[in-house]
Order: sequence, then structure tokens, then C-alpha cells
Amino acid sequence: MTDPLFENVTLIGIGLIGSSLARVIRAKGLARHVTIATRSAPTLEAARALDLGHAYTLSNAEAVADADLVIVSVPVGASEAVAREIGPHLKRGAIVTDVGSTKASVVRQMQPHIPETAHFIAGHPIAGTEQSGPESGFAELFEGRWCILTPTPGTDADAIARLKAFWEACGSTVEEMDPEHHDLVLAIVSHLPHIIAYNIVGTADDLETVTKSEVIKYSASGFRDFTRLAASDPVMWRDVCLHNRDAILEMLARFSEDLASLQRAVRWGDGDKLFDLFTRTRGIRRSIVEAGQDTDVPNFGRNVLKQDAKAGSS
Ligand SMILES: NC(=O)C1=CN([C@@H]2O[C@H](COP(=O)(O)OP(=O)(O)OC[C@H]3O[C@@H](n4cnc5c(N)ncnc54)[C@H](O)[C@@H]3O)[C@@H](O)[C@H]2O)C=CC1
Ligand SMILES: O=C(O)C(=O)Cc1ccc(O)cc1
Repeated sequence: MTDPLFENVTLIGIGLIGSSLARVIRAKGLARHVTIATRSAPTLEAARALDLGHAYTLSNAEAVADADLVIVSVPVGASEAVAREIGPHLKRGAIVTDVGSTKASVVRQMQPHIPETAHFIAGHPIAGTEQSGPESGFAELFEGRWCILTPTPGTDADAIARLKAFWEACGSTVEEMDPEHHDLVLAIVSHLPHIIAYNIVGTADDLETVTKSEVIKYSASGFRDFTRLAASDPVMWRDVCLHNRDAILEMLARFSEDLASLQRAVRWGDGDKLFDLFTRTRGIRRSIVEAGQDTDVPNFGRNVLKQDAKAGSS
């Protein structure tokens, strides 16, 4: 057990991420009192039945009145509405953070509604699964994962240090990044893979010459890996696409060019080109495995950043 880092923590949104936070806070004693707020009554009742906190409310404004730390874990498209609701009710010195998968848009949506007397620091734990809802969380989710904080210039250093200590107590390694750079990195390592998975599973589902039962019956593990990603929450991923539009379009353009080149190699029987690409990409997988990051689920994200950190420090 660690000493509580915060007296009162408020969790807004109690799905996969919010409920994992509730569980790790309880398991490690990171707060004395946890208040849970969410938008729908059935979800709030599920959180109560799971005994995830000490107080439960449907009012985001009411939930933050005594909070020292507020963690907003809602789809990124709901960030502005939540910030607008809680802004006027925050205690002096309160730290407000989020866990959203996109950062520049969240900073734009939330920062203007947080008063000068409180501290806003956007964040993103690079840890998750394809599941959603309060039942799907687990206390170990953040262990050994990266958590990226994207404070803006002028953010109080003590508040950043306290939030960093919180994520470290959850088991994560914290790195600071500028929100726009975060969005570019995540577009390639997370957002594109999900979009590609949604697309390939959609394509298979639309085929007329191959039946749905054949797709299910003969699905090789490669296709099954895509179906796991493509089972991720539709609201969350709709919002990621709408709120990281430019970086995703940039990466999709690069991806489409490379795919066209691969298509040409297949059409013209350019075996050398295929062999060279497949050899290069195999090397990347090997680096990930060598770095001890070879579990399939849900370890994603640590790898690329760890490689970058090593490259940066050499
Ligand atoms: N699922 C994942 O693997 C990861 C998700 N994230 C980010 O974490 C955030 C939450 O994702 P999940 O926990 O997976 O979603 P989830 O769908 O499991 O939970 C979202 C929760 O937000 C609540 N909510 C929605 N609008 C609200 C509002 N206006 N006020 C209060 N509560 C509201 C919902 O009722 C639900 O309880 C998203 O921004 C997502 O991008 C970050 C890392 C990983
Ligand atoms: O389930 C997976 O493989 C993931 O990729 C989980 C995930 C989804 C979104 C994030 O912003 C971070 C992690």
C-alpha cells in the first residue's frame, strides 16, 4: 500500500479506463475518497454494484466540488461538454486531467473552461483493450505501460509532478510530449491500425463470393487479430477519427501510396521488392520482441516509444 497521493479523486466516465483507474486506486490506496460520475444511470448502477468508489452521481458538476484530482475518461468528442460543466465548480488548486486517445483537440476543447485557479494537464495512458464499460476494467491495465502527458507551456510544475507521481503509482512510465506530436505518433501506431482493421473486416463482410460462415470458419490468426481491433468501441473510435483528422489523413495518404506500390509489385510479379519489404518489416517485429514487448494484447505502444527513448538517449 502506498500513502494516498490525493485525498479526493473524482472519476468522470467509468468505462474500461475509468473503472481500471478506480480499481488501481483502490488496490494501491492512492486516494482516500473516490467519487464516480457518469452520464447514464445504468452505467452508474453497474459501477456501484462493482463497488468501484465511495460516492456516485449523475452530475459531473456536483462530482468535482471537493476533488483534488479529476480524471475525465469519456470519448474525446464529449470533452468540451464535460469541461464546461465542471469548470465553475472546481476547487482552488484542483488538478484536471483526461485519458483521451487524441490530445490537441482535447486541449482545445477543455483548457478554456478550466479556471486559472485550477490546473489542466491532458494525458493519455497507452494501455487498453477492445473492451468497454465498467465491467471490463482491471487494476493491472497500466502496469509497465507508457503514459504521455501533454502539458502546455506555463503549466504549474508541481501539478505536473503530482500527476506524474499518480501515473507512476499506477505502474506506468510517464513521458511528456507536445500535443500535436502525440497526435502524429499515435496516428501511425494506434489510429491507423484500428482504421485498417475496421476496413479489412468490413471488406470481408461485404464479399459476395465468400460467405460470412466461411470467413468465420477459415479465419486465420492474422484475420482474427484484425477482428479483435475491429471489435473496439464504435463511439470512441468515431471520435478519434473526427478529432485527429489531419494527422490520420496524413498517415493514410502515406499508407495508400505505399499500398499502391505494393499492389504494383504483386501485379508485375516483382518478387525482389516484396522480399525486401517483408524482410525489413520482419526486423521491426524482431526489435519489438527483443525489447520484451512481444505479448499481443494489450501491450501496444510501449514498443515504439521505448525504441525512440533509447535512440534519443544514445
Ligand atoms: N479503450 C481503450 O483501449 C483506451 C481508451 N482511451 C481513451 O479513454 C477514453 C475512455 O475510453 P473507454 O474507457 O475505453 O470508454 P468506455 O466506452 O468504456 O467508457 C466511456 C464512459 O464515458 C461515459 N461518458 C460519455 N459521455 C459522458 C459525459 N458527457 N459525462 C460523463 N460520462 C460520460 C460513458 O457513460 C462511459 O461510462 C476515450 O477518450 C478513449 O479514447 C485511452 C487509452 C486506451
Ligand atoms: O487493444 C488494443 O490493441 C489497443 O490498441 C488499445 C488502445 C486503444 C486506444 C488507445 O488510445 C490506447 C490503447
